[in-house]
Amino acid sequence: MPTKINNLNVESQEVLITPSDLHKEMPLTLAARHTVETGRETIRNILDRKDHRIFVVIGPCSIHDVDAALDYAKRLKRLSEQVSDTVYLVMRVYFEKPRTTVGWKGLINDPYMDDSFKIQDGLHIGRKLLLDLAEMGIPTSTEALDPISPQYLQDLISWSAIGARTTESQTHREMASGLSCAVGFKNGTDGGLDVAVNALKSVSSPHSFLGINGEGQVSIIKTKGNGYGHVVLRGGNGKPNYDSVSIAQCEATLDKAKLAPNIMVDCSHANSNKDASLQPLVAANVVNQILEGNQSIVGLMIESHINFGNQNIPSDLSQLKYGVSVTDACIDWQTTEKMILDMHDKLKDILPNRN
Ligand SMILES: O=C[C@H](O)[C@H](O)COP(=O)(O)O
Ligand SMILES: C=C(OP(=O)(O)O)C(=O)O
Repeated sequence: MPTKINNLNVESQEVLITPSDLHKEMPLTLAARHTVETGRETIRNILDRKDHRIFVVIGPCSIHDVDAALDYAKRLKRLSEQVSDTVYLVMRVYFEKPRTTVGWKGLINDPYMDDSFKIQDGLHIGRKLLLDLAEMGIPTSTEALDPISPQYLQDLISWSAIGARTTESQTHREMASGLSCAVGFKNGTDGGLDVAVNALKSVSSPHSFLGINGEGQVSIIKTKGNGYGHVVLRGGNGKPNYDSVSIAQCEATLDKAKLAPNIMVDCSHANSNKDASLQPLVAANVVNQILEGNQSIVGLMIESHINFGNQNIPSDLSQLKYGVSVTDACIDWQTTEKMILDMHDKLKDILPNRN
């Protein structure tokens, strides 16, 4: 009897609903389609300088509680209306978390946060939330981490990130080259910009790679290349990179590589030394750079939730604190509102005359 040669480390396999069946169960409504089309177009126009505003990707580090996400979204919608002439708000709806080692990998992977890994439920819950948000008129963003999940969810997304841990990955560059929205590439976790610049060169090119189609069949995916890649500065190696010198260095690097001078600053992660309460200071610094004539900063990212901080996932989930992140710490709603209103007040006169 020959010994087993395959799947030695695989415990089980389970066939999932196909992307097209999930779409049939939860189709894109007209109102949702309008939100996504408007969201994507607005961001493209900001990157092309046809729209004078800046866009701000803002919201929880990760979504674990759909009710809290909807509560946050209602607040964001009201705030959005107050600042929409200057700042275009895009909600962070992050379902897939890249972990430095191990940990909860997000709502799609483990929606009940109990290691039951009900991915089929995660896809349903995630799509339903994205649909509800799109119907409310809220443009959404996510981290495109898993190369299969875009088939299920990306029709509802207006902006995507490729994270610091995957910017150098060919798989993620290939995937991003086929995404229908603009994509921000983070600098590496060590603060290095080269990986993001190389990613931008790669993502704008056509690629052919293995993927799945709507019917779930393994397919050769041929992409045309995505012309709307840009860099996201998030700091690294214990050092921030949002200061005017780092921004000037980034501009020079983009110029040398003949890439569009489009920079987003992530106010969180290493740019705030992982201290969420420092995010308003980072944002204020970036806003001042724009006031002083910077032309390349087109967007910001902010990790914000209803309540401040973060919490470990308790074994008894009834102990979870409402509206508090279970991944990175976030600023609370009051601080969020003040930060965005301040940004609006400072930028409202200058942005229309920026370029
Ligand atoms: O933004 C989220 C986190 O910084 C990222 O997922 C890494 O988290 P970890 O270092 O806690 O695993
Ligand atoms: C994981 C994230 O960021 P980074 O890739 O910069 O660590 C994030 O924005 O959720």
